[in-house]
Amino acid sequence: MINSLSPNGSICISHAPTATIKSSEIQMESFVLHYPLYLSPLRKIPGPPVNNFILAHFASFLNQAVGDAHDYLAKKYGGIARYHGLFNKPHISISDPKLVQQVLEMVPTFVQAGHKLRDIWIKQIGNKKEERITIIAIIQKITLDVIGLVDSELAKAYRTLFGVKENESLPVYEQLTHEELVSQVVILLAAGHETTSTALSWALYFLAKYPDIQDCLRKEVLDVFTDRNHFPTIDEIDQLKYLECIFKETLRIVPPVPLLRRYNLKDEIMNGHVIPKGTPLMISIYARGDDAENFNPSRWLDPEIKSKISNTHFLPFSAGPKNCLGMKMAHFELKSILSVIIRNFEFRLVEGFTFKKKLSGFAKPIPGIDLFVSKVDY
Ligand code: HEM
Repeated sequence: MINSLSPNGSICISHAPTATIKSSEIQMESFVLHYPLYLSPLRKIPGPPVNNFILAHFASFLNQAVGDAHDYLAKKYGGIARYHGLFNKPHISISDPKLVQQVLEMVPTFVQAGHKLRDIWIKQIGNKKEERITIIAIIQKITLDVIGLVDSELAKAYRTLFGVKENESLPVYEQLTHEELVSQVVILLAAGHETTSTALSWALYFLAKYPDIQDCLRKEVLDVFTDRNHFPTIDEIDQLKYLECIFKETLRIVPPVPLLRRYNLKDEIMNGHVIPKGTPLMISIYARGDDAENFNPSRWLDPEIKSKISNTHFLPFSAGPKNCLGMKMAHFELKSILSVIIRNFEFRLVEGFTFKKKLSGFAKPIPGIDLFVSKVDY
């Protein structure tokens, strides 16, 4: 077994008679240690030479503070640099802002989903001028797909929170049962895709209902999306201020989760009334007020209105310690998909088509929303 180093850094094998070491074992160890330097595709990325196969760069600059070590790599080797950790394992240090975005951003996943939806509708429309499409069915599949695509991250987070080993290491009375673990996954799936598909469907409905607003949004998007295959970055999505207004206005008028429920853990006095412990306390977050039903995205640009908005006035993601965990994801998912879709299609109401808002659970349109969809040919 490999367990020590000779003074010159080469590998010594000890504590085992030479005769008992299989040559395949030596070959394997040699392969593991040499692969990163001579065969791995990462070997071409610039980085400092390795002089010690076991400690690798822990024998040199990795002994410094983390910030200093990575600063050294960035200055000497640029925005992407290779270094080696224990047992010669290659690591990549990333400091190029574009690459940082590529690693940390979920936006490409959402844009990809937008492109997928676009391709499906382009196929459906074919050579026709326009096509009547029931939009929510496919949008639901796309948002479920997104959960699947970001699943690796979610799954990691999930495993960290509820991982079987971690769960098993807890005292029995604190462990989650198998059913509880399964229900957490179901909550995550439902919370993560029913909400976004509902919001996206309502946004398209409002844009079809108000063609001027739709044109205005498309004009803003076209300034950034130079061609139909444009793959926007997070900064470009952030730049679209009218899109942000449409996102907020849709959630204001039709919050996908319209009712919040809490139970008081002890008797409370509210406005002079005694509320016994355990009473269901329901908070409706539907918009209220004179102008509440009007779809007017520009209101979000009014500085006076903006200054009055607080967590208790605009609650589509709730507030407090149990608020929505996926708020940021939903924000970029909706805006990415909507920008791709509005860049590529025009939407028009189907005269005489009616639907209802579901009264309980998620505020879905029932039986769905049919719209006329046509391609944007520029
Ligand atoms: C437009 C999209 C979305 C809206 C409007 C929304 C809204 C909400 C609301 C109102 C709550 C309830 C909080 C409370 O009871 O106080 C909630 C909880 C939650 N949301 Fe979202 N959400 C959205 C998207 C997402 C996404 C994309 C994910 C994750 C991928 C997600 C994950 C969760 C989770 C895990 C909870 C906590 C559930 C629980 O503790 O029971 N949500 N969301």
